[in-house]
Amino acid sequence: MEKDANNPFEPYMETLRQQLEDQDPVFLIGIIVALAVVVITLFLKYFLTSKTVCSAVLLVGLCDSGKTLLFSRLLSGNYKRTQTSITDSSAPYKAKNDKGSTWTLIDLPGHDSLRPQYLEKFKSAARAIVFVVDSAIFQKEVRDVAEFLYVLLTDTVICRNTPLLLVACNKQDITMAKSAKLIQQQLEKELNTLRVTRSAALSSQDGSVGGSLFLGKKGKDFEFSQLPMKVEFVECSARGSKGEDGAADTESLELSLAKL
Ligand SMILES: Nc1nc2c(ncn2[C@@H]2O[C@H](COP(=O)(O)OP(=O)(O)OP(=O)(O)O)[C@@H](O)[C@H]2O)c(=O)[nH]1
Repeated sequence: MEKDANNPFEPYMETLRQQLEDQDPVFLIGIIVALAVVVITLFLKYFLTSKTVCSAVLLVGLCDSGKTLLFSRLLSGNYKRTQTSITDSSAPYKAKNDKGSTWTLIDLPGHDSLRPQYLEKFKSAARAIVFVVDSAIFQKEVRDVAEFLYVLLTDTVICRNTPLLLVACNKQDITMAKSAKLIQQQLEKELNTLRVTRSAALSSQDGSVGGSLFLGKKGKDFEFSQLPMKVEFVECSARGSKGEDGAADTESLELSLAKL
């Protein structure tokens, strides 16, 4: 091979060539096999993680918002006396559509000390997140509700998988309950405020720090329509207008789940 006198790397290339020629062929084969293993491992890791099937419908929300009663109503239609959940419950849920799609419905504990670990466990499997809100005491809880939503909406895994976000404005049987429209407007306002205080911490170039992203569009007031995932607000009542003996009012929620 002709040597290029102008190439500054030529002396190094020559040394490398020499060293490779001096090596035992078995050693070289070893290096090639090791490289192949690394490439195949990386390929399989990418292939398997990108093919994760999201088949879970998560019921999340603050304590006492009605997740467990909704869980029972969606699965069997039955009214059930509930207690504070300290662990997750899951069961197959058959959507009310012609395809007969079946999803795994998972009820997550609402207590703030348990929330993060359960969210971490199930978030990557979520096809839909049903965020249950107690519409009767929403005014009192708006800040806590917004803080929980903020965590979900700025999560890198959730924003990458873009599950449907269904905000279920529950307990509509109570006279004082706020409408889905009002809850949406107030949450947009509260999330806008929260974003200002939280985003001061964001520093890296892609706008992410510690696994969370910037909420919505920079320079614009926050609206749910700016999010990468589809968001729907529905009104429901897990209790129903006739209480323990009657049926729940969950049609709009089930209609949205049927479109998944
Ligand atoms: N009036 C009324 N009460 C409801 C409704 N849904 C749930 N509840 C009541 O609200 C209380 C809390 O309901 P749960 O289903 O246990 O709430 P949760 O969100 O699972 O609570 P945690 O397990 O603590 O996270 C219970 O007394 C329910 O009967 C509803 O639509 N209307």
